[in-house]
Amino acid sequence: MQKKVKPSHAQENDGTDGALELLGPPDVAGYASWVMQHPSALDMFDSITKEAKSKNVVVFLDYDGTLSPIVEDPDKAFMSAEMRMAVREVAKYFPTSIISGRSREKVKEFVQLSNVYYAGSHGLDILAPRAVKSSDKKVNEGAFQPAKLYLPAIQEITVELEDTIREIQGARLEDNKFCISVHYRQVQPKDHEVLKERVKSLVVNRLEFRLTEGKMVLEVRPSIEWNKGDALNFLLDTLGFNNAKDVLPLYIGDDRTDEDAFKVIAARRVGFPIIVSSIPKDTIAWYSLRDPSEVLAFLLRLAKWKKSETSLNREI
Ligand SMILES: O=P(O)(O)OC[C@H]1O[C@H](O[C@H]2O[C@H](CO)[C@@H](O)[C@H](O)[C@H]2O)[C@H](O)[C@@H](O)[C@@H]1O
Repeated sequence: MQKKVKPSHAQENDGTDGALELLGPPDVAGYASWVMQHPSALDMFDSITKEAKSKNVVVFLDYDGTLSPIVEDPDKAFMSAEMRMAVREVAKYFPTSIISGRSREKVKEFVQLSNVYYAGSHGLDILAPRAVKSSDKKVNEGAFQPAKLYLPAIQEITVELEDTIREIQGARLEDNKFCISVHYRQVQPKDHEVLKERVKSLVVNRLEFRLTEGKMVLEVRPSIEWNKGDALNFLLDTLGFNNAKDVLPLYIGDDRTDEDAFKVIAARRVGFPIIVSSIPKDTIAWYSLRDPSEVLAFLLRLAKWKKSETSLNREI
């Protein structure tokens, strides 16, 4: 599907911080009209596959809120066995990468699949596919880590962040290697602003860092120009697809940092940027899925479609 790129309001706060998603449709006002702007990828499945026929679909998946449901405890955001099987199936037929805000090691531990590529820390840590053509030799020598020089500074700011949030009950840090998440899902609502203010004032004084916001989480990351969209381009490139005309990147994600990847696909004007949301929200994505259970249904259908296409082609 070719679409006009609409202005992104992706960084605006939707005011829900993910909390309202628990309500789910049809209780959420405005969902029906929002979904007309961002049609369900399940309803659009036939037109998606019609476009994908005889093209190279390359799949990119976010982790939290996409492959696993949002839960209180970030250490318990497990992926279901069904979802794992679906991703494994998809990866049999399409090059598949998972691009997460988590550390690469952590997301691999959750996903436990060997036929997908992993990018952690919002794309700041990519284990590039082996045996791919690339002009840059370094790419094939191990992980691509453009913020490696920041590691000592990240250790320093982690200590400062620990100090800053110590007295705020329920606040917790998560070490995502090249970024640090400050979680406040388990903090009393009355303390949310205090926490945000403290973290913001600490980061504002450190030019090496910038702050992004996710679902009840602040993400402290190196202030280099690199995001999930760059990671998508990098992976397309190392997989040998970036200059190919018949490539359709498909990206499924639920959070604000995923908007950077949607933006890259929107700029290419071909592909499938799919937002996971059960509430209306500002997004540049063209399609939607309500929640991880719909992601599961979509992935299973995608793999099944490609399998039947492949066997049909063999018979001809
Ligand atoms: O890019 P992602 O893979 O979506 O990572 C974004 C953040 O995801 C995780 O936090 C979110 O999920 C948690 C578990 O469901 C939830 O408790 C938290 O409130 C959400 O923000 C992860 O723990 C963070 O480090 C990532 O930044």
